Amino acid sequence: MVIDVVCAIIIDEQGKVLAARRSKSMDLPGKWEFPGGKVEPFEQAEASIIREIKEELDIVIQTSKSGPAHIHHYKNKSIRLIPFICKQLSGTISLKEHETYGWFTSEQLKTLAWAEADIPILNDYISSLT
Ligand SMILES: Nc1nc2c([nH]c(=O)n2[C@H]2C[C@H](O)[C@@H](COP(=O)(O)OP(=O)(O)OP(=O)(O)O)O2)c(=O)[nH]1
Repeated sequence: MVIDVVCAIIIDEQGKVLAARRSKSMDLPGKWEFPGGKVEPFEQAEASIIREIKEELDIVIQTSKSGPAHIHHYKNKSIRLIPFICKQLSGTISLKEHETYGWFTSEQLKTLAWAEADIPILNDYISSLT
C-alpha cells in the first residue's frame, strides 16, 4: 500500500524556503523535511496540506501549485510525496512536532540531511528555478 503524504514548500519574500527537522518522537528522527503529513480518507490533498501546516507550525498558508509527486519505498512503508508550493498568509510559526526549522537558500537546502523521499522533490524544486 502506498500512503499519500503532502508536503509544503513554503517560500518567503526573499525566496528562502522553510525546512523542518523531525524530532525524536517522530518517524525518521533528525531528518529534514518539507512539513506536511498524511492525506486523510476523503480529504483533498490541498485541504490536507493547509490543515497539516496549521497543526504542525500554527500558521495559515496559501497554496499556488502542486509539483510532481514521487513514490519512495522505505523499508517499512511506501509513500507518495506530493509537494505544494506555498506562501505564509498569517500567523507566527510555533513548532508543535518538529525539533527545529529554518529558512534556507537553495544552496543551503542542498546541504541538509533530508528524509530520502524528499530528495527528488528538492531536486525538482531547484530545477524549476532555472
Ligand atoms: N510530512 C512529511 N513526511 C515525510 C516527508 N518525507 C518523508 O519521507 N515523510 C514521511 C515521514 C512519515 O513516515 C510520513 C508522513 O507521516 P507524518 O508523521 O508526517 O504524518 P502525520 O502528521 O499525518 O502523522 P500521523 O500522526 O498520522 O502518523 O512520510 C516530508 O517531506 N514531509
